[in-house]
Amino acid sequence: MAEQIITAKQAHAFDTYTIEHLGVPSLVLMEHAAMAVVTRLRENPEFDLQHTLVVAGPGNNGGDGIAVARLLMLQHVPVTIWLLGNRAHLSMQAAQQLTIADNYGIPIITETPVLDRFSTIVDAIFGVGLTRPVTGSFGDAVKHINAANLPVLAIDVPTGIDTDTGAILGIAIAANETVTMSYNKVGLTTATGKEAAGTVTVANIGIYDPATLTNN
Ligand SMILES: NC(=O)C1=CN([C@@H]2O[C@H](COP(=O)(O)OP(=O)(O)OC[C@H]3O[C@@H](n4cnc5c(N)ncnc54)[C@H](O)[C@@H]3O)[C@@H](O)[C@H]2O)[C@@H](O)CC1
Ligand SMILES: [K+]
Repeated sequence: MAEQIITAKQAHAFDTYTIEHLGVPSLVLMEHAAMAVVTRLRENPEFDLQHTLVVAGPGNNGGDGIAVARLLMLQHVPVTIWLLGNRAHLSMQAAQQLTIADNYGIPIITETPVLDRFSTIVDAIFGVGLTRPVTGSFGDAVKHINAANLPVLAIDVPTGIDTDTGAILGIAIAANETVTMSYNKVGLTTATGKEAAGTVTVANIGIYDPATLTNN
């Protein structure tokens, strides 16, 4: 069967279906997403895990990234979280992940760091929830990351890439690999999206298109 490639709207609809109808808690999906990312960080030799910087945005993409930081820390892999945006405006799951990370004592910074002390960057700024051009402090962070020339793993969609068209909305992360959740995304198959994404790995984290479930 041909690979199913989906839009942002479908990604949200399938997430909602999996959470509300299949009953898989959102945080469980997030944990699976984070585990898939850690697996690729360890498998892909481009990623040097001497000191990983997870750059987290305010939504669930950021939540995935914060969970990645926790899993790395539990594996004794040095990791720091760079939190972008206002802490008071995090999604519920991102806020929960941040509280847990804080409780584990994972370093969380909010100021722009010097990047030469890091060896790999995880882009968890925006995923399929990107709705407008990346500007302001988010745009500055993307510029700073791209200028560092470090290996980057993007979670779900590289920040700044339109999930549906692959167009760059303002500025986009240039990743070595993108681990995208459950289904490939249309935007990652177009020229600009492909270039920003690097190698695309589809991780099956249990999110389902209801049309593909035969026993339901
Ligand atoms: N539990 C879940 O629902 C799951 C979520 N997942 C992850 O969650 C992501 C989707 O999460 P969200 O829907 O929260 O979306 P995002 O985390 O992509 O971003 C949404 C947030 O960013 C803001 N935003 C959008 N564009 C902006 C811009 N240009 N400048 C400033 N703020 C901007 C929105 O207002 C919203 O607060 C996926 O890409 C995936 O990584 C996956 O882990 C699967 C499970
Ligand atoms: K991302």
